[in-house]
Amino acid sequence: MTAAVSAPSKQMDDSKHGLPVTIITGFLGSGKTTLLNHILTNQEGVRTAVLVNEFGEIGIDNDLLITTGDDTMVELSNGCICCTINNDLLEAVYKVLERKDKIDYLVVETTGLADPLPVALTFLGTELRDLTRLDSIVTLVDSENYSVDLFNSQAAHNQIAYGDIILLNKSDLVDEADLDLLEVKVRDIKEGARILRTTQSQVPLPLILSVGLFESDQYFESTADKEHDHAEHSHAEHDHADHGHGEHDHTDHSHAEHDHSEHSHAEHDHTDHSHGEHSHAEHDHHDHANCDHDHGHCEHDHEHDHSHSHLDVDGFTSVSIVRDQPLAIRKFQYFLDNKLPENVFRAKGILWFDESEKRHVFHLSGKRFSLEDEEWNNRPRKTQLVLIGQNLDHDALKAEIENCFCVESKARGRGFGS
Ligand SMILES: Nc1nc2c(ncn2[C@@H]2O[C@H](COP(=O)(O)OP(=O)(O)OP(=O)(O)O)[C@@H](O)[C@H]2O)c(=O)[nH]1
Repeated sequence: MTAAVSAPSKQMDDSKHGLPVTIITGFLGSGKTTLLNHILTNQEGVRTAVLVNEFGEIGIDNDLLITTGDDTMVELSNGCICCTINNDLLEAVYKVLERKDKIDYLVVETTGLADPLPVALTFLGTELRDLTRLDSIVTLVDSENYSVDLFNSQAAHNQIAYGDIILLNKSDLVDEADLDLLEVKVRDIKEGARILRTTQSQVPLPLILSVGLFESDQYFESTADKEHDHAEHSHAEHDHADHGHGEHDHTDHSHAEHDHSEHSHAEHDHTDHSHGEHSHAEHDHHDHANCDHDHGHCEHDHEHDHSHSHLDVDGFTSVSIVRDQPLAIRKFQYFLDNKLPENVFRAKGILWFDESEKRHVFHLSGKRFSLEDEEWNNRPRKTQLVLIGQNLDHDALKAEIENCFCVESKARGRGFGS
């Protein structure tokens, strides 16, 4: 089976020539960047370009991605990917296509709040159609933090509904029975998807890349249905609800098998600190002003929205802090344990602690946070932190974090005559 399942053979020929594209989607903190790193580390002999779109004003993923050679990654401007769809994404893809050193594969990571459909339509509904071949949409699911409540977000729903391959990631954090239940829920939304269980997004690459699972005609017709014919309407020729993804023969492409080496993540389960359960029940996703997810493209011109800092997608906004100053470790710990509002769903940062020589990569998803040590390796020391959640009190949150900064101890005592 190829991407052009029920399309004429000319398309099948075309599909062999276009740059293959995989879209990685999934809710906040589900493991998309981890998957990208896995791909970049293990894609032997395949030159992969990566486009990342981030929610939040500062680009942290940029620093968290393993770079394999210069210029591997073109970062999109931050913000809602719906808005960049007809401008930045298209432009970024062209930049990749125009490169002299030939790129073999393109991977696009959407923000955790993005609906993958408009991204897919960029490849299908523009002149990119002849230059690229959408191979598959891979959806990451955070098996621990997944909750039906997340589906108050249309984007979160569509991430699963449009996923060709769905990875139930973080399977190390839940037991088998919960994974079985989760799989049933996911299948309810997306019948026929290839569902795999992963830890640290470790999946054999041949299962997710160059698989030809994406069926483009399904999208054109479902979008056309919505835009031109809102009445109940069934296509005589294609039954799109029930397209069966058959098994694929992966013997003919050359992706390296993944590395099974153990990860040494310093994970901490902070279920006992003061975060309550997160509830997404309150917000009304039809009410958000930015994107019309139902139509698969941006209805508005958001030029202005990009510039103000509280971009709102499905009620989620972000607070970002960048400072050339260290945090006092105890104060930050106190903040995490006692002051972090429970409506912060996701945070990530590169942290400089006054007490430490290391560069600390900080992640929070749901109630769990982790802090990993790395070397600074000549990179300038600074503290970067993004927090994402619903109904955030931006000023209060900023003030709490500002409180955690201190004067660098090396700098202390340098003033006034010392
Ligand atoms: N325990 C556990 N942690 C994981 C797993 N996969 C990823 N993580 C951790 O989860 C956190 C979030 O992972 P990311 O890959 O940054 O998630 P993301 O989807 O890119 O996040 P956003 O960019 O915010 O949407 C990081 O601390 C990862 O190390 C897993 O399978 N098990």
